[in-house]
Amino acid sequence: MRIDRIRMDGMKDLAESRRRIDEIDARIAELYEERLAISGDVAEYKIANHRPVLDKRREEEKLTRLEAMTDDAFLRQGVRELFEQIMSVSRKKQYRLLAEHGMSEDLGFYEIEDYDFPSARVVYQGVRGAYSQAACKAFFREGCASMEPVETWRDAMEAISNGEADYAVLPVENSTAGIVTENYDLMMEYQAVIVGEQIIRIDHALLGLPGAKISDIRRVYSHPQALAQCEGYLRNIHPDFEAYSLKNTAMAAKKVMEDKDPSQAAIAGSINAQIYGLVVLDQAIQDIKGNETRFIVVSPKREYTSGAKNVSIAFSLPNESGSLYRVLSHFIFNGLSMTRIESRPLRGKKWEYTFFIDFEGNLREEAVMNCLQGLKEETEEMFILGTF
Ligand SMILES: C=C(O[C@@H]1C=C(C(=O)O)C=C[C@H]1O)C(=O)O
Repeated sequence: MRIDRIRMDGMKDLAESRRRIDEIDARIAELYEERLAISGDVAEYKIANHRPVLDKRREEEKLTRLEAMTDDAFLRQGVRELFEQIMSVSRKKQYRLLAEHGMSEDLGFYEIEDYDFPSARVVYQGVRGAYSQAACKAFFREGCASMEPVETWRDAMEAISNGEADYAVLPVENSTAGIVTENYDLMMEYQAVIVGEQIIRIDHALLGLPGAKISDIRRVYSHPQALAQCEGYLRNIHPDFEAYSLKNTAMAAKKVMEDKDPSQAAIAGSINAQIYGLVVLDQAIQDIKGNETRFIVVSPKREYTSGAKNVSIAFSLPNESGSLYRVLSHFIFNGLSMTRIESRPLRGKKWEYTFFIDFEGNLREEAVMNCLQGLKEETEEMFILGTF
């Protein structure tokens, strides 16, 4: 006997049940259309009276009232979820109407034809030969007015905010080690604007004095992070090397050049060989190949160009169930594709977070503006970190 033919007493016919569901859905759709149109009337009122779209109290009262219509716990939860969605779409319609009336909130960004990179003064953290300098060179490959090292990431931010420099280049993420948390925090503190990003392949090389051979080497110098990334190489291939930590990789190269001792080597980017007159004794010696770091180029000016393809934002949310889910609905509803999401603790607020999201788009696009409008109203604070 075929299972789908089983029909017990009292069981309703599938086709009949579905026909009734279709009927109900048609009624819901009709009522929904009517409801959305009235939501449009509410938007007109809000536009005329400069009222915000979101009215949390009204929404909560409505949900409570609707829940009270049934004693069944499952139904109550279902009604809440259904009406949360209905009201969320109703708000999204209102944001669109606001935008159509030119009432969108000013995001404080202005479009420019192009950046003036040739006359830009650029700063990076470290010393010459640092990976940050390689990132600068790759990003400003058409040239810039100056490219100077500063001691710390904070110094780089200070330089652009006090006008000593136009752009700072900072690492934000390594493909092996993850995000550089400090620079996310500095971005928020200084309210800097991302104008571009540059991914640099991080290949560590073993550098020695000209004429030195690998068999001469006894001591290696580098930054602890680089030594850690080459730990397997040092342990398995050169267990006889003694490793010493220095403040950065380029400094290690400088030391090897200055000491003129052929038994010393540095672990650093191969670019340091040219800078410090050394030779590459071994290439790409880090344990994980394809190691890359992403840098951002930041400016104090709230500018973007028409060619921008990414928007980077940060916002904080109340510590409530579903708050992130509700915010993300704006990306889905407006058909925007998110490329990154990170979170960092909100300073001074235990277990509350700032979220960092990158998505594809440009501030000129309607979908982007509608999404940002919703986020601006429905998050505690929202910052556009750049569009590049
Ligand atoms: C429609 C309104 O705007 C928003 C949407 C609501 C809804 O769809 O019921 C309720 C409150 C507001 O957040 C309104 O203010 O009444």
